[in-house]
Amino acid sequence: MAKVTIIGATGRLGSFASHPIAGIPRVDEVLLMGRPGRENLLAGLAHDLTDSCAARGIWTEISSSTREEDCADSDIIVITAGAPRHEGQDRIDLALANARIIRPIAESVGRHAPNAIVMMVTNPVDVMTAVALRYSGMEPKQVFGLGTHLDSMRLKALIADYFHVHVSEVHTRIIGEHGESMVPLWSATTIGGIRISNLPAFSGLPMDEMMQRVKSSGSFIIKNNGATIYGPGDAIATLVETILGNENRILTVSSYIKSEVHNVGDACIGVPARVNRRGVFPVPIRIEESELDAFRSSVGKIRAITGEILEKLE
Ligand SMILES: NC(=O)c1ccc[n+]([C@@H]2O[C@H](COP(=O)([O-])OP(=O)(O)OC[C@H]3O[C@@H](n4cnc5c(N)ncnc54)[C@H](O)[C@@H]3O)[C@@H](O)[C@H]2O)c1
Ligand SMILES: O=C(O)C[C@H](O)C(=O)O
Repeated sequence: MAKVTIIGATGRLGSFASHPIAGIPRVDEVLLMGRPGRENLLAGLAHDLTDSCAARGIWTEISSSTREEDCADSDIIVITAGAPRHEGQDRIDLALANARIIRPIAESVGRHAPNAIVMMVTNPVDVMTAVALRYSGMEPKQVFGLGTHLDSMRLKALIADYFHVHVSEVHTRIIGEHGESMVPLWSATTIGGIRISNLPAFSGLPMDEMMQRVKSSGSFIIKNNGATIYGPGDAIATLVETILGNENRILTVSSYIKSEVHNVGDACIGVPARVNRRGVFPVPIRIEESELDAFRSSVGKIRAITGEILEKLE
């Protein structure tokens, strides 16, 4: 059984994510953490979530705290603390302000829960994953970000709709930045195990429109509904379940790569990784030349921004 801590639990995403996480059978304890001064908010949330567990007929212990040391003994720590973007902003615009929030959180997690697996969600997620890795002092396999997993799921749904097939028949992947420079791997996209380029409807596939839709999903939802909650919340829960179930699924998360993709690396970026109870393990892959050029440029962008941010934090 496992303890999952959510840091940033009073926020819109943190509070929603706690709901599916509390329902995962291998989770027996959920700790909702927030900043000092938020005790009442956290207590109210914990009470409500306890009621929800009762209504679902499950027994998960829900607690709340503003004391950093209480994250000790966590198996997984999900970090959603930090500012979200507003209409018109790019995720990268949040980098320095959120890095200043993530640094002390990462230091504290490294001190109190050095054996946990840390899932970074705060944006810009690739840069924040690098900040958490640096300041927690933990190993790369222990610290990863939600990365392009959500983008990959968004694309998967669009492809399933276009080909009129069940979403579980579609395998696709977006790698690179969780942001403008993300790279769809059309060469690795299959339906029922068949490469989509071998299917008759492929010739009409509106790839550019689909990618535009994926890239603008976050801003569309924020503009119309204030925040993205259900998509990322359930994506977070899927990852928690994958880790605790030691499932070895290949999911596209932000992990530190040295040179696993055609010798491109030295950044935390969205890549296919094997996810299990010990953490995340990037899978060395070969991709097509045009995809590689785009990935190289995405990695270059994130590496440069990460370098600037880490320098400013020193
Ligand atoms: N990677 C993804 O796919 C993805 C998806 C959705 C949201 N996000 C990101 O998650 C983050 C949270 O989004 P949200 O919609 O829940 O925002 P929110 O404003 O509703 O919540 C932010 C949370 O951060 C906490 N916080 C703010 N400043 C803090 C500080 N200085 N120290 C400690 N905690 C602090 C707040 O108390 C609150 O709990 C944002 O950065 C957002 O961009 C990422
Ligand atoms: O778009 C955002 O700012 C939130 C998140 O990264 C998302 O893609 O839903």
